[in-house]
Formats: sequence, C-alpha cells, structure tokens
Amino acid sequence: MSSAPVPGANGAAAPEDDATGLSEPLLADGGFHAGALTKVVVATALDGKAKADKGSVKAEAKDGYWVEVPRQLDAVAATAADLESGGDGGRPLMFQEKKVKAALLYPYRALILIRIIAIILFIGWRIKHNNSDVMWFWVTSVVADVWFTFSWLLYQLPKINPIKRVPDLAVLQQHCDLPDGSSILPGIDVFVTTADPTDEPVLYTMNCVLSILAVDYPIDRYACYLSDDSGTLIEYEALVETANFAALWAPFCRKHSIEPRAPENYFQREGMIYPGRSPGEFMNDYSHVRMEYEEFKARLGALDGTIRERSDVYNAVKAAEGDAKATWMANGTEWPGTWVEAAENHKKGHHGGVVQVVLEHPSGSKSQPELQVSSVSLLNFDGVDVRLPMLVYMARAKSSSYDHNKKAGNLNAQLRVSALLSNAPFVINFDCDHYINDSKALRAAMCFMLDAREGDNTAFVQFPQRFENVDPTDRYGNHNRVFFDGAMYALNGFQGPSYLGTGCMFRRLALYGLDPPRWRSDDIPVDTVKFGNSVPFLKSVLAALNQGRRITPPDLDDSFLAEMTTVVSASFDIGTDWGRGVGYIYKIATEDMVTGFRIHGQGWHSMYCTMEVDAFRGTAPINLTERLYQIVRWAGGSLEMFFSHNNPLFAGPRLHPMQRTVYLNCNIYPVTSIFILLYALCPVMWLIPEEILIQRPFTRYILYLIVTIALIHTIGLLEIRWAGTNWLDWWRNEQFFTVASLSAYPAVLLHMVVKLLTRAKGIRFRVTSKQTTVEDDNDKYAEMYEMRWVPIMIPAAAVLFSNTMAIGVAMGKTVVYGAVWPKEQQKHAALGLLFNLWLMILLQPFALAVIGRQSKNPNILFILFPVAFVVFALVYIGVHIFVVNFFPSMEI
Ligand SMILES: O=c1ccn([C@@H]2O[C@H](COP(=O)(O)OP(=O)(O)O[C@H]3O[C@H](CO)[C@@H](O)[C@H](O)[C@H]3O)[C@@H](O)[C@H]2O)c(=O)[nH]1
Ligand SMILES: [Mn+2]
Repeated sequence: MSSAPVPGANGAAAPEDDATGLSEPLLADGGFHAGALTKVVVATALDGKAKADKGSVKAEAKDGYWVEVPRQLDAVAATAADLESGGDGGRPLMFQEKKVKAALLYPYRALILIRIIAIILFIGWRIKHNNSDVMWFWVTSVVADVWFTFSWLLYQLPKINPIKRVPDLAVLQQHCDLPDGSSILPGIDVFVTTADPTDEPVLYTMNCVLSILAVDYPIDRYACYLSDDSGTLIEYEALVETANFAALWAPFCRKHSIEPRAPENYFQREGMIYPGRSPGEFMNDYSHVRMEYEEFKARLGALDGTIRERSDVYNAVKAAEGDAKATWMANGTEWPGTWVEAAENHKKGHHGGVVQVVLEHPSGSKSQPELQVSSVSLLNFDGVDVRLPMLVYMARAKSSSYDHNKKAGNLNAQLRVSALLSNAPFVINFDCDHYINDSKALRAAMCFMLDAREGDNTAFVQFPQRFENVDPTDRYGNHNRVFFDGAMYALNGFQGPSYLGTGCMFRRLALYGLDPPRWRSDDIPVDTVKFGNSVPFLKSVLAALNQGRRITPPDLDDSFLAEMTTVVSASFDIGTDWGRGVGYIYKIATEDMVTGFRIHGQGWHSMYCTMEVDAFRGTAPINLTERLYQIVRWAGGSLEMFFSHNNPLFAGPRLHPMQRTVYLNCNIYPVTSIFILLYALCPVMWLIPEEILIQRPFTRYILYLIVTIALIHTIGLLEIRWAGTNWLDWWRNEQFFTVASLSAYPAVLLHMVVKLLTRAKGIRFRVTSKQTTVEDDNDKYAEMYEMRWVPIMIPAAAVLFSNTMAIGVAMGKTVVYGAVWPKEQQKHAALGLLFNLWLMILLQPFALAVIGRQSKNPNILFILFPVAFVVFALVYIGVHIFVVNFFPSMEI
C-alpha cells in the first residue's frame, strides 16, 4: 500500500489489489443451489454454512444465562397517542426484556457480598496490626486499600441487576410497514463526522456513507449528513462520487439483500450465504458492481490530483490578477473551505462554512435518481426501489478567534443544519470509521423509541462499539467487552447505558435539553438566548415540539441557503445555551459521557441494544502509542467532568442513585492509578539490603491479598457468563487497566493538577489516527508492532525494569544468602516474588510492545525474561563478591 500522505491513499492503492480483488466468488459445486428457494452459498460454501451454524449455537449458549421477563401488556393502554414517536395510540411492545438466571445471579451477588466482608475484615486486621517496618509506607498503603475498596464498590455495586433487551423487529414491521408498501416509521437524520482526510481515510468515511444510503429504512424517511471538520474540497467531491456510486450500490444491496452494506467490508468477506431473491442474476450483478466499485475507489484516489490540476488551470488564468492560489470546484467557483495551498480565510481552523445538498430529498415516485453510473442500465432493477435518501455535505465555518469545541461542536452544527433541512424527530450519529453492519439496525433502535412502555421517556438507544481491525488476541484490550457488555447491560437495569459517542440514536428533543414527557412542563421557552439567532431554526424547534414527524423538504432558494450558512457560522454558539443545556456538551474531552450524563440528569432513560449480528462496526487503534493517547483523552475527559458543573454529585434528584454511582466511578477511576503505581514499585524493596515489609505478619497479609484478588477474578468469571464475553476479554481488561495506570492515568492526573493550578487548557481532542503507515502486505497487524516511545510511558517502563531487576537480585540473594536465611525470611522472599510475577503478567502487553516486531511470537517473553533475571542475578553476585572483598564493612 502507498504510504504517501495523500488523502484517500487507500483508494489509490486499489489497483494493486486487482489481481485477487476482481476475481469472482467461487460457486459451491460450480453453481447455485436454489434449494430452499433462496439459500445460495457463495465462496467457501460448506465452511461458511458451518460457521453460521456454529455462530447461532454460540448465541444461544450465551443467551442461556438469561430468562425472559414476561411482557406487561397493561402498559399499552396507559400510553396516549404520541405522533412524535410515530405511533397512533395503542402501540405494541417492541422489545423483549431479559434478566440473568437466578442460578447465576444469586451466586454472583453472594460473591460480591463475600468480598465486601473479606475486605472489611482485611482492613480491620491491618489497622489493628500497625506493626510495619516503615510507618509512612504502612499508612499510605492502608489509604490505598481503602481507596481500592471504595472505587471497587463504585464499580461493582451497580452491576447487581443486569438487564438485556432484545428488539422485536417483526412487531415493528407489523405495526409500521403498511400493506400498501408505505410506512409510518418516523424520520431519522443520520450524522457522520469526519475531521481530517488524511488521518481518517476518505475511503472509510465514504464506506460509512454508503452503508447509510443503502440501509433498510424507508428512503423518504431519513437523510444523511456528512459534516467535514477539515472543510476540504476533497471530502465534498468524494461525497459526490459516493452519491453516484450509491445509485448502483443501494439498489444492488436491496435486490440481493446484501450484508454488510459497506462495500469495502462486503467485498472483503468470504463464505457468505446468499439470502436474496434473484440468485440467477446475482453473479452478473455482483461482477458489475464490483468492477464499478474498483473504479469508484480509483476515482476517490485520484481526487487529490484532479483538484490540484483543475485549480492550477484556473489559477493560471487568474494569476495576472495577483490573487492567492485558490482551490476551485468543478463548476468553476472558488471553494469556500480550506484550500490546497493555505491562504487567509482558507486554511485549517480558519475558513468559511459550506452546506451543499448532494442528493435532494426523494419525491414520492420511485423514479431513477438524476445521478447515475454507467452500468445501472446494465442491471435489472425491476421492482427494486432505486431512489436514494437526501444526502448533504456540510462543513462549519471556523475562525481562529473561536473555540470550535471539536466533535461536539461539529455535531451541534449538524443538528442545526438538519433541523432546517429535514428536522427528523430522531438522529443517529456515526464516527467516520464506523459503518452499519446490519442493515436492520435503525429499525432495531426504533423498537425501543416506539415501545409502549418507556419509549417516550427514552432519550437515546446506544449500541455497542464493535471493532474489525483488532488482532485476534486483542493485545491492547481494544474490544473493551467488559465495558461494552458487562457494564452496559448492568446500567440497563437502572436508567440505561451512557452515550458512547457513536452508534447512538437520540430523540431530537432530548438533545435540545427538553425534559422527558414524564416531567415536562407546558411552558417551554424557545428563544434566541437558548437556541441562537436564527428564526428558521427556532421555528424548526417549535415544529419539533409540535411533533411534526415527517421529513419535509423545504425549497432550497437563496435565502434558505443563506440561513444554512448562518447556523454553521463560527460564532453561532456564542452567548447561547449550545454545548451547555442544548446539544452535545462542550469543554469536556469526552463529549459523549457528559452529554449522556446531562440527559440522564433530567430523568430520561436510555436503552442498550445488542443484536445477534453486530449492528455497527468500526476501527480501533491497535498501536500502543495511539491507544494510550485515546486513553489519555478518555481519562482526561473523565476528570474534567468531575471538576466541572457536570459533577455527578451535584446532579438533581432525577438521576438514579446507582446511575450516579456509575458516573462518579467514570469520573474518578484515574485516581486509582496513584496507588497502583505505588504498589507496582514495591518490589523495589528486594533491592534493599534489609528486609522491609509493608505489613507484619507478612504471610497473613499476602494471604489476604491473594484471597481478595482471587475473589475479584471469580466474580469476573461469573460476569463473563451473563455478559457473553470470555475470559480473555476479562483478562485483557485487567492487563490494560494496569498498563494505563502506569502511563496514561498518572499523566492525566498530573495534567489535571497543573490545569487546576494554572487554569491551563483542557485535554486536547487528538483525532485517533486511522491511517496505516506501516508497509507490510503480509501482516495486517503490522501497525501493532510499531510503538513510538512517548513520555507517558516512563512509569510503565520504570516498573517493568525495576521489577525485572528486583527478581534478578532476589535470585542472586537466594544464591548468596539462601542457605543462611531463616525459614521465615525464605518464605517472605517467596511470597514477595509471587507479587512481582503477578505484576509482570499484568504488564505483559507492555513488555510485548517494547520488543516490537519480536513480539510476533509472544512466547518469546518466556525466554527474554529468564535471561534478564539471570543477568541481573549474576550482576548482583558479582557486585556482592566485589563488595565483600574490598569493602567488608558494607552490606548489600
Ligand atoms: O475536531 C474534531 C475531532 C473529532 N471529530 C470526530 O470525532 C469522531 C471520533 O474521533 P476518533 O479520533 O475516532 O476518536 P475515538 O478515540 O475512536 O473515539 C471514541 O471516543 C470519543 C470520545 O473521546 C467518542 O466521541 C467516539 O465516538 C469514540 O469512538 C470522528 O468521527 C472524528 O471525525 C470531529 O468531528 N471533530
Ligand atoms: Mn474512532
């Protein structure tokens, strides 16, 4: 792959893949089985089928730990007709609630109780036996234990009532899809955010957009907005190309029931079952679409060059006038955003706003869209809806005099533009590196929003984040399953999951800061102080309040276009409630956590929706340096939230006490790292001549530690059962928490202290790089081995080094003194070493990162570490002999 920092470099590299890329899928037994009418297996037929079967067996086993809660039907009558939610009264129940089986839940709760008792006994015992060698050290470690207990309780207690909710798509369909082919499903505005065409390859972003344009939802009931924070022409022109390709791609997906509907990911997958209705035409259609896709990618890759060339021509003409070198759109107008050659008002962070409707809202008729690709006519789309939903490109204006509030500011601009253009009652947002993996996902979210029970009081429906590019052993804990499943199912038992930044459907009114219907008063101020100075926008808010639920396309006349530029202007938010009481929240690096918190604080509920097939998928940073920066942002945002007016302790009474506990834990967990760092450095005491112990009797102390740590892991083993995760997920979570505690978290704490003292700036939203810079076609995880040393890694490196040295020295001492040590001391040394080893095991991912490419075989640590131990042991013995001979009075 090309590593040139050219936007869309991935696309440009496509032709290299042609040799394998364009080959048609193999057919099972040389042809299609039209067997059970529709089931045709493509590629590795038997293999694929076996995989699919195994998958469903696994899903059942996972679900085996859950029991259905009977649906309460009487709730239906209680809900009045609410057009905002798309129902006409008498709405059905559209999801199934499940709780953990008693046989698992009660032992789980019992173990939590046992651990609480064990810890109380332990701390009581320690305080009674304050006979350590070094008093200050003992006091600190007791404080540490109390803190560990406190933060563990914050973490563990809210997990005692997990709930799983499964959407019932069939009921939704019955209720909303009318027999005449129309639908009463409510409107959705779909948002995609991107910040940089290089760090976030255009190809990913466009794949995300394509998966949206082809999603299974009534075409005139949703609209797609791409908001480009880089303001580059390349993103706009890529979107126009995408609209062209979508005219082929979307009907193809609909005709053949393609999954997933992001082409890059679809063409990469093998062994899929053909579920569509036209197996006979599939091969022909497939190869056409595949060919068009390769050409589409090539066009994306060439965009940069095209734009430069075009601009050179225009600029040459204009040169005489002495103008700056502008960037020109295809229609011969100057691009209002950033220019290829940065100029005043046209550079990164300082440029005009753009709103361009790429595809207009489809009219009622099922006619062909205006934009077409050549081979559309070659395919037979009879009976297939070939329309596309409205598609909009936008970039908010930026100016160096204003804070743009990063992703939150970007999303708020999208909220306003979409309010003017389509004003759908629901919005869902995606990061540009995520895509819709199950085309029914938007419908699934609707099951929760329209449900007769809590539907109207549900502000958002969050889906888990699932990742595609992570190495099979998930070295740096990217899958985060303990969080995305364990913690989120747990929250479902109270007010609901927190907002996790992507793959989350919101009720527009909840984002506008309104109370849930349950608490809403009749008098809702809709004014410029709150919402900003745009009359059409205020009107749209009133319309939303009055439950206008259709996406009604306005006339795109000049005054309307001018209004759209107003709502994306750099200063629009100033002096309004945007980012505070309205929209996504500003000033906190984790805009997601704090936005969800604000909404929960008003008494809204949220729902966690998992589907059998991942609803959405994305990419995660598999390079340790990038990953740690991501953690820095999350942890930094957490602490910032604690020191802001969004501190959960100040939230009103509508926030459920357990929900408050969870948010509090989310805010202060980085503090734990101080104590972890302290403990992790303890083994250094083996380097000291005299035996120093934190606590006497040491044996009893270590036993207590072992019991309490073992209990955590036993609880974890039960948790992974109901969460449907596995022990590796659990273990990686433990390891990564330790690694982060010795790097990202202390760095963030230090930053916070400095910030509080000097009123410095907050944590920077550094966009996670998705661009693979490593060239290695044989290893798609090559990126993982390229760790860049950064200062935040110093504590982890220090702990790793001192532990290795301590173990070596302990071995050396055993050789020198072992025989003369009293039994008691031998035991102490052995127990101390146990602790060292435990730490080393927890730090394994970090050690692997340090050795880079050598870590392709992780077992190499079993050689490297023993060698290091022996080296240190020998050095110790050498020094010892030297000292004994030349400085007999000294003791080491
Ligand atoms: O100034 C900015 C910065 C970022 N983004 C967008 O924000 C999204 C997330 O950025 P990324 O760098 O991919 O962050 P991650 O570390 O992957 O993000 C995780 O953590 C974030 C909170 O820190 C959440 O917002 C994300 O949804 C969640 O996936 C991307 O679409 C970016 O384009 C902007 O639109 N404008
Ligand atoms: Mn991301």
